[in-house]
Amino acid sequence: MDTLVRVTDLSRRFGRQLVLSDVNLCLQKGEVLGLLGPNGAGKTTCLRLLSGLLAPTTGRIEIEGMDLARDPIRAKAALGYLPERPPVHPELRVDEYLTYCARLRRTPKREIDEAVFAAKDRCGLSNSGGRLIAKLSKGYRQRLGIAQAILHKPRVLILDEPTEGLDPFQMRELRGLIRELAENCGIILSSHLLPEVQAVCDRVVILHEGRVQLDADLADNQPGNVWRVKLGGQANAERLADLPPVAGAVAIGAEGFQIDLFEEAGSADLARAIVEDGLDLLELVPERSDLERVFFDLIGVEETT
Ligand SMILES: Nc1ncnc2c1ncn2[C@@H]1O[C@H](COP(=O)(O)OP(=O)(O)OP(=O)(O)O)[C@@H](O)[C@H]1O
Repeated sequence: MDTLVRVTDLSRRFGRQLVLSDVNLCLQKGEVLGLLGPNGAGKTTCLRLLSGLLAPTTGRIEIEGMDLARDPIRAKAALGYLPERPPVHPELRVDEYLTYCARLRRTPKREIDEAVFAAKDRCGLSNSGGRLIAKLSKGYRQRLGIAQAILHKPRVLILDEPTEGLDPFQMRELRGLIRELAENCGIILSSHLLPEVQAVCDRVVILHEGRVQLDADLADNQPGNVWRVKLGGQANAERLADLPPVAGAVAIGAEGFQIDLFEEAGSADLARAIVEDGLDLLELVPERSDLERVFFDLIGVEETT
């Protein structure tokens, strides 16, 4: 596997406040990694460290094997970065701004037009070259922010809250773009929204108070055909386990049960079997994955058991 980013024992202090502590993570080629955490968890600080804007207090960041602290120019050449607020200049037109960014990236003069054309094409801005940035919608500004980040075809793309403030339609479009871009590089993005990360990422790292709480593959984090029910009447786990669609049942709390269904069965089969058995069905919800449980526990949403 192609490891694009390797972070080892990273920490950062601001004065006496330890904002990030012992962060370890890896990014592989083709992967979209979500850095998920509530406000103030340290996501932006982590991404600023990864992009080389901020120096770590301790720890090491390698970009394609290059040490970001020792070989910053070469390592940063492999990085594209979209900060929380896209660094666009409202008084410029899209083409002017991207040309300016390409110059900052030291793109050879004869390659600038082609780089600007390709970045606009990837980000759905092909018809917007002459538009004044001040007049672009939030979604288009975000696209422009991504376009400046990919102008030099970086192998690693760092996106800080890329869909923040977008409407649902713009969000869906941007997620599609992120997935497309990941075909040629690796992407780390931050978000405080679990569904956002579930929709676009392959892997998630949950940060809380500057520490990694979970590093998990999202494909491995599907709870499967497992359901939570709340029942009235004389319910017990043995009785539930005897129902035709049920492979196993465990009691959780006073009236709650976690129920594992056979592969071919669905929630409707379970509901029918419970009611036909004479039990009162008070609640039936899909079981949360480990990821959902860790995340909701951290942000303080209580589990109903
Ligand atoms: N330059 C700075 N100087 C001092 N403290 C800072 C600085 N930057 C961040 N912090 C502090 O570090 C902590 C983490 O902030 P950070 O912006 O990294 O979190 P975040 O997870 O990105 O939050 P949000 O989702 O609200 O953007 C906060 O307590 C913040 O006040």
